Amino acid sequence: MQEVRIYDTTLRDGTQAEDFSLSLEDKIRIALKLDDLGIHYVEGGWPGSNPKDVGFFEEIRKYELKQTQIAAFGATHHPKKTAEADENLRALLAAKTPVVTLFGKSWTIHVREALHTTLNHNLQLIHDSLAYLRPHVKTLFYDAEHFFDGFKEEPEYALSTLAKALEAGAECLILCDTNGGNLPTTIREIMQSVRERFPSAPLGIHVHNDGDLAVANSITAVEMGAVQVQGTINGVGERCGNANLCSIIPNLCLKMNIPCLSSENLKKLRSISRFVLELANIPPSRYQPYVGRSAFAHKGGVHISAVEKNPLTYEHISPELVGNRRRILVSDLSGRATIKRKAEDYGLHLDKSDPVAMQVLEELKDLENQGFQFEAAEASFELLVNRAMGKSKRYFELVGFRVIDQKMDEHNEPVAEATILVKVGGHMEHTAALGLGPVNALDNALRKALEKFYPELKDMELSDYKVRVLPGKEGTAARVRVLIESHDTSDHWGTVGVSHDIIEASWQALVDSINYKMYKSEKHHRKS
Ligand SMILES: CC(=O)SCCNC(=O)CCNC(=O)[C@H](O)C(C)(C)COP(=O)(O)OP(=O)(O)OC[C@H]1O[C@@H](n2cnc3c(N)ncnc32)[C@H](O)[C@@H]1OP(=O)(O)O
Ligand SMILES: CC(=O)C(=O)O
Repeated sequence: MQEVRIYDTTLRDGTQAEDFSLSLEDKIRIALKLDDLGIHYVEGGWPGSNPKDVGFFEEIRKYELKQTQIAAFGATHHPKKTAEADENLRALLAAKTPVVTLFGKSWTIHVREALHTTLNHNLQLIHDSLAYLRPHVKTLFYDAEHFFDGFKEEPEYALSTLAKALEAGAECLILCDTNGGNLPTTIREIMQSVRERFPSAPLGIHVHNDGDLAVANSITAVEMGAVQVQGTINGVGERCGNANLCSIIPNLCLKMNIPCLSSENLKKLRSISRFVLELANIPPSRYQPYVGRSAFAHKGGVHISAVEKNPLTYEHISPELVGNRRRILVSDLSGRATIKRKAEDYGLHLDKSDPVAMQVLEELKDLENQGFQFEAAEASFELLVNRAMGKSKRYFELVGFRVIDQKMDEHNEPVAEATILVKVGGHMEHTAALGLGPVNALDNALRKALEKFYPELKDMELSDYKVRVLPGKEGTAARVRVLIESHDTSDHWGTVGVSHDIIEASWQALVDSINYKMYKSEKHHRKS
């Protein structure tokens, strides 16, 4: 079986992405996670570039890595210097890594216009730089920058750069689609020519995603015999990114039967994808294949009904294999199978043929038609199912509220104040509170009224509040949908409200949120 080694460049090429930067501490933490994941090589940075990368190589030496070898990255020596006098090459050696990866030019326009030198001199740069490093480095890789574009322009020249790299001791020739614009057919044809010229040289692949084909091109290269695949976690990288290892790795392991990671480690893929984004402060894309939140989320009623019978009907792999999970979404595209399944998730038994299932489905579709949306507001839906099954409890009743938003002059912010009258059991409770805006004032007043009866509300907070104007022609009289996300020490939940009146829509979502918290606490107490 073909052995493929994974080379991660999140810490180097990944950080060339716009808005993706990592501190030295972040880089160390990611390198340790990649080691834990079982990645074979981790490129830590370019030591000739900046002090952070130099610091990374100093720091990572203090750790005993289990599975990963750290690589330092750099260019062939400057055309106006010798290898011995080149600071970049010296910095590479000073990084003291087991692996050094050097990139050199393959494309004649790059040699002439970017390097400003002759084709022969470039061949010498490649040879001399690698030969200088060779005696001091355990493993030496050569990244042939722009190899595919260079080959298309002048095949013989591109091949001669590889010959120089091999002659100087490079152990793997990594063919790069640096501009990321080639098609899998081109990758296939050119790799075939390289293979014919260098039958026994180990080949690798490093591609960018400008044609949205980086994963396909990497897979094609493996089909053509590549034994090393370079890429980044979540595909971050220069311009449109690098080849996404979060897709390549499961494709290799699960579709091509090339076990580049153990199946135990494969289950960590989703969590490492999240971890890297979290450190870089980038929101995850829910639609990312394999690891995204929606990668195994089923919404269409037909899909859900079939997936309930056999997940293979609408899933290409089992989500647990990559540490993900199946999700069933409720919406106006649902059928009774969805209602049954959701009720089960909530610990309730509801047959598909039970008239209540039909009633919930009709209510759901009617509410969605009015503008409600339950995909991000499942707590509201759970309360709805409980109500329909006659299992809901009223924790309080509203007698009335009033919200005043008073702006005293042009220069000062308005002051919001809410008063509220609620009935809890036999007690009438009347409170008032100020807030940063009318919804906050209402929230404060309601909590003030309820907390003495339900102290557990103190550990609940609203974490997000979103208002969406629903399509229509009413201008400021349009209906709005309010989505509230709340959390306590153990959970997050979403609730929804819809009205022409933004305060009323917020009130509905707020009340659901508080009711859900109370209902959840009771459920918890019943269990324990
Ligand atoms: C395909 C890739 O992703 S390669 C990696 C790209 N990553 C980066 O560039 C990030 C790190 N880079 C840096 O920190 C800086 O660019 C440095 C420290 C490497 C160089 O900085 P400077 O010396 O100020 O040069 P500058 O960035 O302006 O230009 C790059 C120089 O490298 C030269 N160069 C580019 N590729 C090569 C190569 N393969 N071999 C030798 N020299 C090269 C260019 O010709 C240019 O030289 P010039 O200044 O004589 O024109
Ligand atoms: C080496 C590299 O990063 C590239 O060619 O894209």
